[in-house]
Amino acid sequence: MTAAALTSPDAPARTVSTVRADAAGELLGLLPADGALSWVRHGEGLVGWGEAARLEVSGPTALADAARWWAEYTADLDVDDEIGLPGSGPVLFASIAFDPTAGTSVFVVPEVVVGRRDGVGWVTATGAIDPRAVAAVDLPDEGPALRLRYADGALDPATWCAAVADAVQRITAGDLAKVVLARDLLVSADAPLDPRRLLRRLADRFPDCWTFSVDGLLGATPELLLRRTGRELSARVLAGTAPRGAGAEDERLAAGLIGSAKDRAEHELAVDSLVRALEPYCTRLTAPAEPELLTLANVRHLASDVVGTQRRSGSRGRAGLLELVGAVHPTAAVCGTPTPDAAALIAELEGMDRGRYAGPVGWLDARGDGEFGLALRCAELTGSNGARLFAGCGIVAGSDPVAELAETQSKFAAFQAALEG
Ligand SMILES: C=C(O[C@H]1C=CC=C(C(=O)O)[C@@H]1O)C(=O)O
Repeated sequence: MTAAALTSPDAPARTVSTVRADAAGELLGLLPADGALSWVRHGEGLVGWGEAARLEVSGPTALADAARWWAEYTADLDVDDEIGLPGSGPVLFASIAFDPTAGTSVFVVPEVVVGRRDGVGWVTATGAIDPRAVAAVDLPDEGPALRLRYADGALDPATWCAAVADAVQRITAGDLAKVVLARDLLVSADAPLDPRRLLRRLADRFPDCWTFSVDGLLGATPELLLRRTGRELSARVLAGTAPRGAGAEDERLAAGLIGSAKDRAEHELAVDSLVRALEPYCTRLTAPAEPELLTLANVRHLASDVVGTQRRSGSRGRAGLLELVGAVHPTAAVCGTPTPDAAALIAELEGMDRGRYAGPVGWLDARGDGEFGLALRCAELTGSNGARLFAGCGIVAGSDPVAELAETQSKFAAFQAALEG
């Protein structure tokens, strides 16, 4: 493992207890101000805090190293789990770099995890912490709205549009079929940003998205890269976006999206990339013939839910969730087609380091069950008062740079609304 740093307490707590706790309260309302970990949708999922262990890793074997580290860590634990559901017992939160070979991926084992699934609630605590003593935390009063100052990130809008135009030319010339180009937006506030408030606002506004937080990367993603429950695998692939409008205009935009040959081509490439990567691991894998519309507060997407069953035997049958995530990432929803050409064009044109934006984010447990989304509609907190927001768009032959810029603005609006309250 290159550039790896493993930290864990001098005497790691080796006892992990999960107890039933249906009345623990709203998951995001339990989080402390520091070290908030979350993966919540429709009020269910997992939140965590504290660090029983942590791994930061990068390099060509980053995900394999992390999988080995987690297997060794959990093999040593004394677990008492009265729930036995995906997400109960020991849990690892993860935020993986867009390019795990070059960027740093972060893995955190929380000291406390509170979970809810199909109405069943639980608390998992490590070491001497009493799982029955976990209680909701009162958020301090809101105070006045933050004053926010925005600044261009790596590229100003005109330069980014020129990069999109360049990408369209390369696609038209036949160099590649699709590339996803992203941009960043910097924000500084006149007072500290409270991640708990941001997470609650994101969850309120985007209940159909997964509200995530790992090591200062926060967002509400509509895209599920991969879920594993036993041998059952599922994913929600998104690509192809239209803005929302008012009244009849909104319906016109929805009809335009579902009927758009350009967006459907962009979507098909994303679905194909996932299916091609996952197929060798599956005995059965199905993707819908037609995408559906996913309607969010700020945008609408073309969406396809893909489901499969992992093989029972052979090396691919034994593959753990991190191996599967490594096999499917990056799909053409965040990189492009063919993948190596798109990745090279991103490096050439974007002019920024994506860090963990557009990388897999989520959790896994000691059984190998877990959920990973793509870290989209998100921001990385920078210091106490700042954040770096990210948004990207799939570029294909028919893409118009100005429309793509507007799409990034609609996507930034998800996090901006959480900042603005
Ligand atoms: C790369 C992003 O979105 C991807 C996911 C959904 C729709 C997309 C699109 O229509 O371009 C992108 O492929 C982003 O939000 O930063």
